[in-house]
Amino acid sequence: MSLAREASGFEATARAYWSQVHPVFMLPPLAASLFGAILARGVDPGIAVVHVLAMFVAVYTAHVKDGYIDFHVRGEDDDHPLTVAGCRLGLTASSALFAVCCVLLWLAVGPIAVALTVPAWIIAYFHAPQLDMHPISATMGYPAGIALSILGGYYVQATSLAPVPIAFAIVFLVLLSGIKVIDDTKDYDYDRSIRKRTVAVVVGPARAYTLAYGLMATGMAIVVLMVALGFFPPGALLAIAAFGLVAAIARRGDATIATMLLIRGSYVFLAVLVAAVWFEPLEALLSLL
Ligand SMILES: CC(C)=CCC/C(C)=C/CC/C(C)=C/COP(=O)(O)OP(=O)(O)O
Repeated sequence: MSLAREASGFEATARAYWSQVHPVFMLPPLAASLFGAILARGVDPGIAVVHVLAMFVAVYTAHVKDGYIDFHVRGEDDDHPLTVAGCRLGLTASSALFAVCCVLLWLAVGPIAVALTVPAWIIAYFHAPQLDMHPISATMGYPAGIALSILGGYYVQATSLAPVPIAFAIVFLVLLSGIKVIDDTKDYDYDRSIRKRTVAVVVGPARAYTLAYGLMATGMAIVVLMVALGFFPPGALLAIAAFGLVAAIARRGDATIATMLLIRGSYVFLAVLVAAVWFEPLEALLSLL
């Protein structure tokens, strides 16, 4: 039974499975889980690793299933490195590993930790062919996974939830939904030709752009509100400044350049938020005055 389409043998098979690791999409959920842990303070490294691994295999599951459906079932993609059997084995292995992580989280933390972790796999597994058929679930699936990574990463450390991680989860849900709308605008012609109902296909590229930047601005407004209410550290405003600068430049580019810039801008946004929560730089500065 061949698992890789191009060639057989251990090395070719390993390369085919490795090709389903997409760092641009897989690093953010891992960073989001760790961000949740940082928000909880007092990090247990073992539990953090189990939750990060669960998020990694959830996104891996999504990519293998999406590739399988798009190439082997729908015939939309030109190529895919895994055979049908290879996809099924990959899905079984990644889902089994996810289940092991859930058992460990149940034993180490409890059932609520699992209840906050399992939806990530559900969103991932059912992304294709179910959730990617509707503009809202196609847009919000990945951002919802990131939001769950923050909440789960926090919960497994703190064994409770609090307004701060919930607010950060909402900020990333809204912000990343905006970026995904721009990302889908880039594939407007192709998606329309295969009747894929992304937001851009449903409302048209111009309105999709307006909606996308509106969502990003809403995400930033929530951060300002949370700083004003004293829930987020004032340094979070620096994250808005950094992302706002990137978004302003992205607005001038086409959808491909804008997506590339905005994804990187969201990394910078997260990095500055981590620094703001961890070091509280503005508080340190103000205390010197
Ligand atoms: C933990 C976590 C973050 C979970 C979320 C998992 C999730 C829903 C990932 C989606 C990844 C994926 C296959 C994107 C392709 O989207 P597409 O259908 O727009 O792209 P396509 O045109 O290549 O099929």
